Amino acid sequence: MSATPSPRIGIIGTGAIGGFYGLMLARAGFDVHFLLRSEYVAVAERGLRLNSAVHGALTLANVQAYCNAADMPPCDWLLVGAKSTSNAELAPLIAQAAAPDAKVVLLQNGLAVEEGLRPLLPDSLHLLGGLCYICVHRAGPGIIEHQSLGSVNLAYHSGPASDAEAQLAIAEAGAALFKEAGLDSTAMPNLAQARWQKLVWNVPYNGLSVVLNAGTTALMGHGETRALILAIMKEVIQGAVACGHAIPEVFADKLLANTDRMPDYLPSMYHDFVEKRPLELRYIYAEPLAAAERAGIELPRIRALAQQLAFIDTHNLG
Ligand SMILES: NC(=O)C1=CN([C@@H]2O[C@H](COP(=O)(O)OP(=O)(O)OC[C@H]3O[C@@H](n4cnc5c(N)ncnc54)[C@H](OP(=O)(O)O)[C@@H]3O)[C@@H](O)[C@H]2O)C=CC1
Ligand SMILES: CC(C)(CO)C(=O)C(=O)O
Repeated sequence: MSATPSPRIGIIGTGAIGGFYGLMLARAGFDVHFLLRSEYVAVAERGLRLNSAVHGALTLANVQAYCNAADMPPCDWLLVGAKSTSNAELAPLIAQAAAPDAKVVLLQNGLAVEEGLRPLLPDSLHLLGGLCYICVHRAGPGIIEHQSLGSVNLAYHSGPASDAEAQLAIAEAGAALFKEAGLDSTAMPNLAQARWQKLVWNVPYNGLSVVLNAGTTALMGHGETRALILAIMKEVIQGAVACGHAIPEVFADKLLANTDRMPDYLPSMYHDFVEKRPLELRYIYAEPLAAAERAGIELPRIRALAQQLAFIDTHNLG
């Protein structure tokens, strides 16, 4: 009996998230191929370096690095680690790097990211969402700082697997890859539910870190801002519930307590603001607001935050 061949994994966008998960999978023995853009030369020459508060200092010396997706071998799993703002331009690259029945996993924050990308991908590809619970950022070309956490939850969105059992089996196969790399990973039955749940954290902290120019410790240490964070979290929960995804109100208190235990953290949107990159406003703000509106409710605090972020985004881009 022949052993099942190890799947080939492609990383589309090797930044903080793509670099972290790709490096961990490669160190676990998987055949991982990394698509890069601005950091291609640095990574091809010097490899990827991870400074992790959890796993220590790790290096991946001989990185299978590419600056052109057409040069990548056909990959069975494609992990998309680029920002959701570039998904339209990534679609043809994903199709180029994909094996015929590849599983494409969007490791991105927000709601309905898969709905945005799906029409741009071949029907033969499976599409999944991956919710990363982790604090990582880039500290230089090919250098990733990992402050805490690291789990990733996967759920099936669309593609050739039509029944719920087959879809869950694919999400479980994806979770098994991460587990083999020593990371917590769970297959979830409902992607929209999982995405709303993650937004309870990202909607307040990502946006407020930019508007108030502050990390989590300062935000949490200011009484009125802490109350605002809680109120925004509760609005996200109201939106989720209106859309049919039950999240208990105490979930917000639990997230506040978890954030108190985290090291001071600047969300990825803050780094985009500082680096003058487009902010992920469509999927973290506009899509949840639109979904809530369709379900008949208005979320005024989130709307006001999104309006301020839209102003900042417009003036921040060169
Ligand atoms: N950082 C975190 O802790 C967390 C992030 N997330 C989510 O994960 C996603 C990724 O975030 P993060 O890793 O922080 O982002 P980064 O900015 O660190 O990484 C994005 C990477 O994608 C690359 N990229 C973009 N477009 C292309 C392209 N056309 N071809 C090749 N590479 C490309 C960028 O390259 P270049 O340098 O050239 O721009 C960069 O290396 C986001 O949706 C974010 O919300 C979720 C949970 C936690
Ligand atoms: C901070 C954290 C861990 C919240 O879940 C995160 O995953 C993010 O920044 O998106």
